[in-house]
Amino acid sequence: MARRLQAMIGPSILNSDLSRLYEESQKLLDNGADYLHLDVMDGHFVPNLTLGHPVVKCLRNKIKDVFFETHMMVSNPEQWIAPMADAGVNQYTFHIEPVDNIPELCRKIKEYGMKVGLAIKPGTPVSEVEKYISMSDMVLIMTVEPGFGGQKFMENQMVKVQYLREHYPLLNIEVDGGVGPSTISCCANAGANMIVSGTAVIGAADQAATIKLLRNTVQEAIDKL
Ligand SMILES: O=C(CO)[C@@H](O)[C@H](O)COP(=O)(O)O
Ligand SMILES: [Fe+2]
Repeated sequence: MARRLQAMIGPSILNSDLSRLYEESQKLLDNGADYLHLDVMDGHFVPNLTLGHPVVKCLRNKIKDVFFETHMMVSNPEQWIAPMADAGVNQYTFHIEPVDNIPELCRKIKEYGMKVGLAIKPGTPVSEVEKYISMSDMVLIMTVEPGFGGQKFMENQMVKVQYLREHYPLLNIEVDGGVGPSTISCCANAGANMIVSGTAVIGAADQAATIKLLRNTVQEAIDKL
């Protein structure tokens, strides 16, 4: 059977009550999340700090069979490959902007048994990431400037998603930043299939209904491709 794109919702726990990281994560999973998107920031690549591999490892000890993606907003992504692999991360998504040798990094991430995600900031042209698609499992198009949750969705980034979907029909394309019920159609129609949503899901009165709405909107658009 031919491979088929799947709609997947990966909530970001960045804006949740981080003193209850496990409970908040488990709640998201119980409410239908397909994977967890863990935002790692180093206070250098972005002007904020979040969590690192020790916290990811503790979370993994409590949540065994769920796909963990770490979104590495760090200046030296090479440094954290081994610790994140050891922490039980499934996909290591890094920003290509500060990296000199992207193929080498992709190779190393795979060597450590993780999938490769390539992320670009809003100001980075899609052509910069296109060169490396064959070495990756997913491309992340940021729809806010990385660093903080709760920002406004940048609709002008959809041209990148459209371009990638048109040229790479089976590529996993993720969007991240300001995505929720009011912006999901835009992402879905452009061709994104992996959806990160932070504030909109965490703050939803009905988390399960919100996750379902996001997934159904994306799956319907994919089925029309
Ligand atoms: O990587 C980031 C921010 O840098 C994201 O994962 C956001 O934290 C998602 O949160 P919302 O924009 O959906 O609130
Ligand atoms: Fe993120």
